[in-house]
Amino acid sequence: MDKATALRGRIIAAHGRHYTVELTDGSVRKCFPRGKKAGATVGDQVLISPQGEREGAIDEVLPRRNLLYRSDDMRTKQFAANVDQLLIVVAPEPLFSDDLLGRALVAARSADIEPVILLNKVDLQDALPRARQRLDKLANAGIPIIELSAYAPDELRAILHPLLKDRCSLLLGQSGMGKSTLLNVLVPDAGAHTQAHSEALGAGKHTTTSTRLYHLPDGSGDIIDSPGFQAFGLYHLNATDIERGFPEFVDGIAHCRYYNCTHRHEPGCGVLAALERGDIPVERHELYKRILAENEAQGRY
Ligand SMILES: Nc1nc2c(ncn2[C@@H]2O[C@H](COP(=O)(O)OP(=O)(O)OP(=O)(O)O)[C@@H](O)[C@H]2O)c(=O)[nH]1
Ligand SMILES: [Zn+2]
Repeated sequence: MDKATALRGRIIAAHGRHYTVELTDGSVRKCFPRGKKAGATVGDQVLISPQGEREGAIDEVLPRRNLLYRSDDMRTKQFAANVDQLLIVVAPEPLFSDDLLGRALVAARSADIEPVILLNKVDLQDALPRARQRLDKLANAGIPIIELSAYAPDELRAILHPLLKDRCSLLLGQSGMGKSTLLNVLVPDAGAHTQAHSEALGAGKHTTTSTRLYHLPDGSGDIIDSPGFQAFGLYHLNATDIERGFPEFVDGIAHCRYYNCTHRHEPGCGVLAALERGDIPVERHELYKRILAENEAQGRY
């Protein structure tokens, strides 16, 4: 690489084999990773060698602050790098999956990214109590939950503005939660980008097909949108990472008799004692055991 001509930029979209890189002067280029080097992701800071007027080669991915990803079976899927917070969109109708939400929270904590849950569609009054009830246990574990409706755009912007300001937020959600609707309120021209891109790929009009970073209109923050998901494997995490995903276990863990307690059947386990007392919700402990068992079945440790 010729350092003299190398330009610095940030990856703002991933399209499979190539990336869109925004340079520090605000211009964008279509860039290809050099050689077989793969693994660059949206949010990455990169050095590129310009090629012609509009293209470039990615020479180097600069060290990341963090990286959020999931792993389903043997495949890993990177969501984004260098993010300040993870916004997980859930809804009462269709009712979000407890399991998927719990997994996203584990992934966030293991990557040192602060999660915030956005409960969308609060206008659906009848379905709302059940969703709130499902979220109670997470609120008790100290995870922030914000209620909103993408159908009340002014209110939505007012609620989210302080949260999004000067930060890079990654937006994640199971399909159907209203993530695209919400994004279109925050970034009014997002739909146009998404649609043009989807059509170019021959995909459905309203399907989010790739991960993309948008600047908020008033220049007060960035938001990364990623495709909706139906699965959230965490095969890349070890037992300690998984345990960290359950903040409500912390007090119990301090009382475990064995330093390498897995909190499933060990005598003198503080987590099981807390579970017994009702201080830890059964579903959360079940999820913990499920993730651990999946990883053990994969022979990860
Ligand atoms: N009642 C109500 N419906 C909403 C709200 N936000 C979105 N919806 C509806 O929920 C449905 C799903 O919204 P989308 O924005 O397409 O959902 P998504 O999460 O992006 O789903 P994928 O595109 O599959 O990833 C649509 O019919 C929206 O109109 C809301 O605040 N209230
Ligand atoms: Zn224990």
